[in-house]
Amino acid sequence: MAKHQFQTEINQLLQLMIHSLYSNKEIFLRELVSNASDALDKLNMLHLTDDAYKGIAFTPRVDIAIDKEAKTLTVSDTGIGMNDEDLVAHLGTIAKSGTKAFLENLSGDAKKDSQLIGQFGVGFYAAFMVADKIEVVTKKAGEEQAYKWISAGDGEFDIEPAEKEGNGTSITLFLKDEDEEFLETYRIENIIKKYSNHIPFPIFMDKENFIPAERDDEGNETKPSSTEIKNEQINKASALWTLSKSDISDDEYKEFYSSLSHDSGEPITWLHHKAEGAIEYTTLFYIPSKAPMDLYRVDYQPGVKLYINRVFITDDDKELMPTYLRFLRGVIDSADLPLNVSREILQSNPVMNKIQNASVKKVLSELAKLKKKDAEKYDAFYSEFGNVIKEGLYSDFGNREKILELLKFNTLNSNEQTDIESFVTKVDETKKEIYYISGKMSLQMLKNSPQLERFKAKGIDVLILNDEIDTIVFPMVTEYKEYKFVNVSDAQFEESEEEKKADEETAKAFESLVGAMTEALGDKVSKVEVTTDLTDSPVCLKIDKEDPNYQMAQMMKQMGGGMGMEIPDIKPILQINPKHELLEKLNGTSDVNLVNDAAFVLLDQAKLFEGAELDDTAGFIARMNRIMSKAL
Ligand SMILES: Nc1ncnc2c1ncn2[C@@H]1O[C@H](COP(=O)(O)OP(=O)(O)OP(=O)(O)O)[C@@H](O)[C@H]1O
Repeated sequence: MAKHQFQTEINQLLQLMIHSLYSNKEIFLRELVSNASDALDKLNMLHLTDDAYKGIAFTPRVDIAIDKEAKTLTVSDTGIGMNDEDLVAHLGTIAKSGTKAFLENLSGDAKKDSQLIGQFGVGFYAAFMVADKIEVVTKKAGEEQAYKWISAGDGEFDIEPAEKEGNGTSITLFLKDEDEEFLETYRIENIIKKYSNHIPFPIFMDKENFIPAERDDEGNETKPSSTEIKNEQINKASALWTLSKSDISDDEYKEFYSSLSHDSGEPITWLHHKAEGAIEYTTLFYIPSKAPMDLYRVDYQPGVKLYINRVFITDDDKELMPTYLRFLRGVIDSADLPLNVSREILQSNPVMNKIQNASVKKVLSELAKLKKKDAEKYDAFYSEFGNVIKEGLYSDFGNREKILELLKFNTLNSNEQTDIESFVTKVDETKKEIYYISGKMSLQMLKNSPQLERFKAKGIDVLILNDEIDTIVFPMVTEYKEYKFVNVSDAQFEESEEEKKADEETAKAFESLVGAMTEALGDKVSKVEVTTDLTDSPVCLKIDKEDPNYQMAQMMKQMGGGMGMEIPDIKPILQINPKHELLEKLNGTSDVNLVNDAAFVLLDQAKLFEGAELDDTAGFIARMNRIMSKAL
């Protein structure tokens, strides 16, 4: 017998289970049956596609056996099975990033953690909620030796050689005294019907049928009542997505979702679509109500399973759906793909590409419908996944317009969010420009940016994009229909001849102040210039897009961060507002030291407005204090 230690994370998970954080213990059975179904799926595929498995009989079934005396519940399958190495790898360590992310998120607060765990599938280990010992006897398809895995969930497990007829896995739970309810057939049957009715394989169980007493005409008992034990199939075993929509109740859709996603919450909505015509396929997609733990991890677990004519092919292919739709859970099934597809072939397979493209369009159009029809549900979806959808703006050029239409925008002139379709109804039809400002800071702070003052003065509305992802994707969005996206700092408004003349005169009047400030600031700025764009603020910063350093930095960012080279420092232009009292006064002073101090303080305040940090806080304070003492 070989003793093994569980990986630390598993011990953590087990502790959580055993202390019964789960309010919903019965889901352990869903997890075991779903593993059995996965094991049958895997063997089914190999059986059909790999010559080495052709000789193995495939009689897919799951059996549940109850032994009331021994207080055991056994779930067996005729699936792929495991050898000793698999047992150590799969029932001793956690490979899935989602599980790790889940464990990292635990707070130690039992109540919060139990809510977290409710959103999350914990797989096989859930069985330790109801069992104080588990025995797994398993034989891998195509191998001779069977193995037994035993653990009391106390940090270690044993593996020893065992005897077993046929391939597959048999998992026996030695139930805790307080969990004897799971020895009742009706209870088990109900749980199976609730969560596993639509796994595509039959589940059998011995059922006790009550046979009433037989009586003669006078009512005398001729044969006493009895119970008959019959082994019966207790689930429908019809892959849910193959049924027609009208035959599926909402509850059945939700239950299938929970068996597919292991999420104990309900989906926000689902889209079930059967395409008929040149290519036939069925898709059933769910939108979860909570983002999966690993949504923002590179090694996230994709949630869409591919079936070819009901034969499971993969649940681990990130290319099945674009990454910006990675929150979807569901199934794609088509009879028009070759069964023995390899992953590489799959990606370049024209049928698969058509299914993918059509599925993406379908999901986007269903989301658009939801947005129009059910604002509450759409808001729930958007607050969880809105930022993920935005990733599609740079990764899915073909659907950019549709993705833009799904987004909700804050705008300068309103406290309510709007969408792009209504926003463009208000833009100047002669210019057809959509102005936006982006920056990772609070909404209010961005709305207060000096860059927006000329828009405020003219009453022009602007999209306020204050999420981090906005600053990455929107510079790449150039248009929506016939409208152009224009960053506020690049917006240009026509001036009349008189206005131009007046501007020139003002610039002249400020020439010497501009010269003095430029000299004071030295290489902190690329230049100081007079602007007529500001109304309330004395100064603001502008980036010169023609600056070679700026262009270099953009190029390096696009190439993925500069590859070890230092990204060049971009010096901003400091714009000053000649109509502001402060600048007017500064223009009239002959106090060189004051101009010097004011130049730095003004530059720093412009930086603060941009949400940037000051390079020299002590210097800033010293200068402020000098200016204040002069004023007192
Ligand atoms: N009945 C079984 N037959 C064959 N392998 C199994 C069986 N049950 C579990 N396994 C193996 O053990 C692994 C771990 O199972 P576990 O339920 O913990 O996680 P999972 O099934 O990968 O994830 P999840 O349950 O969240 O989908 C499985 O991925 C599978 O490789």
